[in-house]
Amino acid sequence: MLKMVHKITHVTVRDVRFPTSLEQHGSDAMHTDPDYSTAYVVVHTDSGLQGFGFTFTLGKGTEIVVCAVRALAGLVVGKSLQEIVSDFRGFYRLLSSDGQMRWLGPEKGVIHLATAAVLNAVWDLWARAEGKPLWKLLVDMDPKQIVSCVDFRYITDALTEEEALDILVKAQEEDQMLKEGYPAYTTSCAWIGYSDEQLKQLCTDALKSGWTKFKVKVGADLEDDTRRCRLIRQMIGPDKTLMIDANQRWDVSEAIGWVSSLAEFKPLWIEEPTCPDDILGHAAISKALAPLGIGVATGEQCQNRVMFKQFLQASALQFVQIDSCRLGSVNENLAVLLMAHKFKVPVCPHAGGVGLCELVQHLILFDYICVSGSLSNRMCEYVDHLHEHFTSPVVIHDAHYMPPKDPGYSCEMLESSVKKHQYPEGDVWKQHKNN
Ligand SMILES: C[C@H](O)[C@@H](O)[C@@H](O)[C@H](O)C(=O)O
Ligand SMILES: [Mg+2]
Repeated sequence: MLKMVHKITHVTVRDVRFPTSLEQHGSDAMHTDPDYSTAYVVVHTDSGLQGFGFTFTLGKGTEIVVCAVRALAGLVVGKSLQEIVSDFRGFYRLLSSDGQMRWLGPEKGVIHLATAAVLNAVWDLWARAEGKPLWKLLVDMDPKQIVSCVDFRYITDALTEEEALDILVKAQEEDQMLKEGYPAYTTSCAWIGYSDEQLKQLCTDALKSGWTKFKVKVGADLEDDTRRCRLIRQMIGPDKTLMIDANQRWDVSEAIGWVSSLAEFKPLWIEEPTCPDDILGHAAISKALAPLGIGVATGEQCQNRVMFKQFLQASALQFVQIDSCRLGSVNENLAVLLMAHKFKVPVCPHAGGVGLCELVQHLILFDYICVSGSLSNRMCEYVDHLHEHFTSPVVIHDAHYMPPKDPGYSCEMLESSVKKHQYPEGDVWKQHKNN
């Protein structure tokens, strides 16, 4: 029970962009000039406690999400944290099912990204009010309360509340996580816009720092992909893990052909081979690539729990990539973690963006401690960009995420960074315009 009510007095949102495209950080076959950005939300309360949250976007798209957050803010102001968490499922529905705004989604696209930003801030507020990091708030929670945060509408044919309760065991392996952390892989050596020289240097450095699992961007040009995959496989040797990511570049048959040509490099998975909405297409690709020992991974642009349900029902993916900012915050991610467990598919969260590593580490720690209890075929993505702008940046030790200790959901950014990168008035953008 919360000691104070924490009534929400107002919500602020800012457009914060980092010019990552200048150096091709984050580039892939479809997003060739990504400026990693956030619609950055602060929920203010009468007690003075604040909750910080955001959703991840790219450059120009941010201003649209900012508008959507402003539209949702009216549903939040005046509510108290106590009221919200005593019926979090109801509050999730209030935001996702507003009679007028749901027309924009429902539960997908810009309005859902905005919902994620607002709810992430509310979860941050809750964890701060309890004085715990978010993963620990979840781990300590009664399973009944966890389940009461999830909206089961549209997924009861795959997972009922009773089944969810049965899955949730009480914290078992917390000590192991505190000691060793959660295993990670890196995407930062091989963005598509990086030169071979850069790739070699970054891979050498990563190997020295203890990384054993690497993701390479593919999909624009088969010759380039073959050369880059060969290079990285030679550098890491036969025993380390390689994954490839096409960011939705291909049609179904093209995907099967292209990935078959890269099979000699033994990728564990092909990520986002085709349109993220094409469940049956992913199923066909999964079936065709299974004999080659290559799985299909997807989720960073999977719209909601209903899509994940169908991907699981259709055996269309072998790795579930939850996203802390694409789905409706912790509430909807809990639904997906529980469904993935029921369907026995490992979860490997997506974190390629600004702040996604900070957030998703909480979810995967909870998954290990209270849901899956397994590390088999599981790892959390890591990218080596922009952590310096957060007040509680991730701690990586020997290629593992070390459990965060500070209260909250690790969403808070340094005020100086926000000011500097706010679009268009921040110094970084004024400078950029003058060049
Ligand atoms: C534009 C972004 O950097 C994406 O390329 C990135 O999220 C990527 O798909 C990933 O898996 O990390
Ligand atoms: Mg990806």
